[in-house]
Amino acid sequence: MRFPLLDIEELAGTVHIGIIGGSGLYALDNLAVIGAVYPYTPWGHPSDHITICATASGTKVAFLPRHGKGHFWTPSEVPARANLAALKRLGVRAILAFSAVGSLREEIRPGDFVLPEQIIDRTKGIRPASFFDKGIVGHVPFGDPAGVHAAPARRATLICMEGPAFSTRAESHMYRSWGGDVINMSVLPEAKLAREAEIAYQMVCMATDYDCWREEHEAVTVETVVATMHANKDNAKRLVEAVIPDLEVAVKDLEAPFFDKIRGAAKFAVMTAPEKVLPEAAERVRYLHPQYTYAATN
Ligand SMILES: CSC[C@H]1O[C@H](OP(=O)(O)O)[C@H](O)[C@@H]1O
Ligand SMILES: Nc1ncnc2[nH]cnc12
Repeated sequence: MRFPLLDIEELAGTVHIGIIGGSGLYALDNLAVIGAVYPYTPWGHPSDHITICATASGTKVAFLPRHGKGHFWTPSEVPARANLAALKRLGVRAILAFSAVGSLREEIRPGDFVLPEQIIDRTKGIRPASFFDKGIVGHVPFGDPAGVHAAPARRATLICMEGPAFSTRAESHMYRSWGGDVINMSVLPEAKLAREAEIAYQMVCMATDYDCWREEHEAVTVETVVATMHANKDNAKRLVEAVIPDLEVAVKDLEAPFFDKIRGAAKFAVMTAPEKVLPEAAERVRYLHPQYTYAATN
């Protein structure tokens, strides 16, 4: 079902919470829907229409299915820059991003949720991974990719592989030896772009399988992932309902400690001398950060 199409510029700056749905989570039907946006950003259109919902207390929440509703973008093709740019333009300050992941640890069982704090990049350099390019050079800090520390717990590391084929058993063993706890194909460049957009970002990993490191078991298949995700998606929706009240409070004040890791990340990232920033590059980045002056001609 399609909802009334709204103009992103009329909503700009008013939607502070963003939810990205992954494999198996293509709608958030437990929130009231106001309408949808499908903007053309300097990086093209997002994966699909972004649904604008309202919580019980009236806070607006943006929901975007990463692979499109119907799952038509491969993990390598997801237009991540357009996705993050559109969410930023709406005013999103914090994102909860859901993902179906393989477990690399016995104790992380299919059905478990994991909030990873670290990422190891095994993508192959074929995904555009920055807003700063073609006439403007910028490097944001990314030592703490989750941005906000979760409650004290064992710190989980997420491996992001290119795909689309799943890993070999040798790779799966190697990732375990590197300290990987869970694996997907989606957290990058999404998490890096969120940092460049100065949006707090936390991926919620939903374990669907044990990948292929358990020699005596069958290797992961899409069937296994879909079956577990199907059973899991109501838990994902319940989690959104449970955290929204805290998120509503957290996103109110950009000066609060919640935003310490990301505040000013893009302001101080740019290396290019103002007179050398290409006007078209400055114009693109202005869509995200109208308050920063990167170019001499701004
Ligand atoms: C369907 S199995 C592989 C696929 O599932 C995950 O997608 P998402 O992170 O969007 O839930 C994984 O990253 C792969 O893209
Ligand atoms: N085993 C796996 N490897 C990569 N991505 C996944 N998504 C779900 N399970 C996965």
